[in-house]
Amino acid sequence: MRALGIVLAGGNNNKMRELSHKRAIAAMPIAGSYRSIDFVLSNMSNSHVQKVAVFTQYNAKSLNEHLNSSKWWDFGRKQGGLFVFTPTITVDNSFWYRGTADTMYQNINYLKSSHEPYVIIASGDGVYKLDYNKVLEYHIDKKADITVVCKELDEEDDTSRFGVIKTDADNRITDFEEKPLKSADKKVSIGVYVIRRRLLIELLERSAEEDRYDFVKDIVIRYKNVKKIYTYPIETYWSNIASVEAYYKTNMDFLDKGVRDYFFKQYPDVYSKIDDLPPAKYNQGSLVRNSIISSGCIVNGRIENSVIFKKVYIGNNCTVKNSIILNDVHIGDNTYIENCIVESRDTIRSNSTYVGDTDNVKIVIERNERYLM
Ligand SMILES: Nc1ncnc2c1ncn2[C@@H]1O[C@H](COP(=O)(O)OP(=O)(O)O[C@H]2O[C@H](CO)[C@@H](O)[C@H](O)[C@H]2O)[C@@H](O)[C@H]1O
Repeated sequence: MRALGIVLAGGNNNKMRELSHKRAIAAMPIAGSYRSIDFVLSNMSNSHVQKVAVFTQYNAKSLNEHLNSSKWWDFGRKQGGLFVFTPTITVDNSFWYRGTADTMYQNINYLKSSHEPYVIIASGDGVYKLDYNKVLEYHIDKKADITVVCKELDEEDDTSRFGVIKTDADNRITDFEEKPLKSADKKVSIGVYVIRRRLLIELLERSAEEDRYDFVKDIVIRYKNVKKIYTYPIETYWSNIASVEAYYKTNMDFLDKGVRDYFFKQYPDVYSKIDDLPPAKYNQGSLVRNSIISSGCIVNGRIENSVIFKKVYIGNNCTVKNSIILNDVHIGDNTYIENCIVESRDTIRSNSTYVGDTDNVKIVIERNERYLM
């Protein structure tokens, strides 16, 4: 195989608020039965990248559980596989990962002992489909040193969470500003890079010698006028889920037929870890409109424009509207929930009301003891 995959999945940020207390962002549940990291791993698998390293750090317990077998994404080949690296303190190194470049530098032996000529670096918090082979072919055609995949956002979209890029007519990067507070330019990096393995090793070693730890600031931006850094533009669906608003919107996007069909009807498929769960059950009196209801759910009340994850119980005379209910939640009778994200494994007492705003979604975290249904 021509390329090795690296998935950066160890980051944390305060834009996820309490949702990141329980899990890494890459392990955030998406569209009823997926985790965010499933999208990048499916892209790797569908692009025939057979050897993939996932670098985890922050709050990795549920992410590691999710990555318990390479078979879910079909990486279990003799010549490849899924490798999960968490930071380790050794005699030579007493630090956690200090940034994305440092993460790769601390695992440089893995890069050095691999044979693939190219590396595809991607993050675990993007929801998109992409054939990385096409990016690799483009990278080779352009004789690029680094290729950055980018997308033109809409006029009204906020770019402050992203790297904003300017290019010349040939798509070569002329300017790259990381997370500007305001920008008139809308071309942003989606955080996917292609680079020759030997060049990556050289740049990581040089950065480490200079105590520089961030791949974007200390490599892509620092070398933008010295190395040939190109963009590969995409026009298809892409969303980075790493803020509460983006997470909510991404899940709601899956209620749209076009988005749903794009991910789940059109080739290639998106893969995930399979749970053995019974089908959802709708009891007498339940009413469901435009919603995703996952396996193992039992519905008694009304659900509208919502995404309900696995093993959720919705009591009698409840209303759940424009909301996301994460897995294993028990909602007691006569409860009203609108514009909310209910944290997993929660128990909502009967007769409760939770209402958020469309542009300020409420995160519901109760720690009530589970009472008998
Ligand atoms: N110590 C660590 N160990 C392992 N993994 C770690 C890590 N620190 C961060 N990561 C992971 O690496 C990826 C990049 O994280 P960063 O925090 O560096 O940038 P961010 O995702 O905000 O923006 C980036 O992605 C957006 C697109 O989403 C671009 O626009 C922007 O230019 C780019 O910097 C994320 O998936 C994160 O989880």
